[in-house]
Amino acid sequence: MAVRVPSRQLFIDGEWREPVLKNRFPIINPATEQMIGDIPAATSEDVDLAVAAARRALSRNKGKDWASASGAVRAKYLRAIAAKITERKTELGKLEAMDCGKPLDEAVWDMEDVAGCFEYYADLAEGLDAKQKAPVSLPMETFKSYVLKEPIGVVGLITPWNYPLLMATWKVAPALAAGCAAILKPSELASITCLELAEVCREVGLPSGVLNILTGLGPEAGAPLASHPNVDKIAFTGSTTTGSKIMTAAAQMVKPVSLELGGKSPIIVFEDVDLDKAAEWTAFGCFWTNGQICSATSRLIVHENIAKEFVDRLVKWTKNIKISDPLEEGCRLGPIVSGGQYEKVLKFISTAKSEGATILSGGVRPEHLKKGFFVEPTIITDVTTSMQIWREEVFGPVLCVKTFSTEEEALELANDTHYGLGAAVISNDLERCDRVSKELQAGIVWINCSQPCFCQAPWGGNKRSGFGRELGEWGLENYLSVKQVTQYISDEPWGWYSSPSKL
Ligand SMILES: NC(=O)c1ccc[n+]([C@@H]2O[C@H](COP(=O)([O-])OP(=O)(O)OC[C@H]3O[C@@H](n4cnc5c(N)ncnc54)[C@H](O)[C@@H]3O)[C@@H](O)[C@H]2O)c1
Ligand SMILES: NCCCC=O
Ligand code: NA
Repeated sequence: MAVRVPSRQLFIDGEWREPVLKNRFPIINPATEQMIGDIPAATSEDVDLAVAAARRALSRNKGKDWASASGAVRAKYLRAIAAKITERKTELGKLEAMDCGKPLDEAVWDMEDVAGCFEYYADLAEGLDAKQKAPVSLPMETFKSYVLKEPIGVVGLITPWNYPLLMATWKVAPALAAGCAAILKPSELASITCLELAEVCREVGLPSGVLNILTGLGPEAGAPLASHPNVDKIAFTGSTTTGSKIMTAAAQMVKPVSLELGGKSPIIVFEDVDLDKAAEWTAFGCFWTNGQICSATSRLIVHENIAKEFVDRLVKWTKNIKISDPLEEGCRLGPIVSGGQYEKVLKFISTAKSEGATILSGGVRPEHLKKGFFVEPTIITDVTTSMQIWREEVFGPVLCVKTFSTEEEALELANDTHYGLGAAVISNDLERCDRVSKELQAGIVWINCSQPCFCQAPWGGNKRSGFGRELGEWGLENYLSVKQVTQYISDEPWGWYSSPSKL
């Protein structure tokens, strides 16, 4: 059953505030195409207010309330947020499913991951205290040196719509653990649960200004954040095109950025596999989250000796996927997030066809669903490496297939991309899996699976998939600045210049 979408304002300085220009825009449920509420539209005026609030939060009580409080103090808030998310996980899961179209079971799983991620960074915040003043060994006995890890400052966090609250959490949790103050700008296509995070922060009494949440459009709310002179760092997840704009804006102030961008990730299936196990992982790798995963393994590279049988089996698996309103029990594939994205996905499919590829399965709206932005899981064969469908990220439930005969050829096909986010290899020969993992040009490699993701392990890409790593201890380092403190400990004068007292 659907739930009511709360009506919220922007979250600035610990309170709900109407946007300065008072604009709002509608929220559309992609399964029904109905308006289910609206969200406030922030502009640069609101960004200025939020940045000022964040700066005040950092310096309040000379930083002792947040930035230079012990990690243990900050951890208490992170744990309280995790507990509230857990308490509300079913309701939040429903809101997420209604906003971005992901199946409810996935959305609730995301909420568990959100709570787990806040808990994890609470642990790391506590651990940070013990890591302060780590000594650096020097080659001169007359000096000693240590390292302080300090929050970078005010950070701007700009996130996409495919995992609305989870992608925000991957940034908010480590930023707060590090002692930063943040401004989160979620995607205009799915912001509901991020506004609920604001309510959770209010309820747990997070000090005002530590986390500010501004919903709004990219150019109107995201761009002024990226170029703001008082924002010390931008962490961005989204498309490669927007990532490049953000990097350009940040470069003007030599502002550090971390970028988690798009992908066109391969999955290599060798001939020694259990066909059904491999087919299920291949389907999951590309059709989970309605195919809207940055790391979706959307290029299947399968050994020619099993290709026909494997693809037939895969088609059978996809025909068994329940496509429905995300809130219906057992749903495993919901709609594309918006009308605009839906049109883009269909255009990719029609271009593939016009370039000579075969739409083997899917490629259309399921017959039983008359409303909503639904596309059947789509498998495309007869693909060449110059086709758009092989080269560009679709961000929808579309898999393209090529065959190979040797390991070298498989790797060449896998690495034939400007992207470098994920990659998967499926084989019973674990030595081969290790060898192939080393050769794959990607930040994440899955062996005998595709997509499982743990907040303890690093996440991020190479090439045009971006740089920097989120999650794990790497995620915390994103928000820390390293300061060396070096002390002269000899009683002797330095003795470089002739002392005037000896004249
Ligand atoms: N690597 C990862 O971990 C990861 C995870 C999820 C999604 N993605 C990528 O995200 C993309 C899909 O998400 P999307 O459509 O929301 O991406 P997008 O780039 O359109 O938008 C992402 C965010 O950037 C904002 N934005 C847009 N223009 C901006 C500008 N000029 N300045 C500042 N902010 C701006 C948007 O409002 C949104 O909040 C896909 O390419 C996908 O691969 C990557
Ligand atoms: N499982 C989380 C994947 C995030 C990228 O889209
Ligand atoms: Na939406």
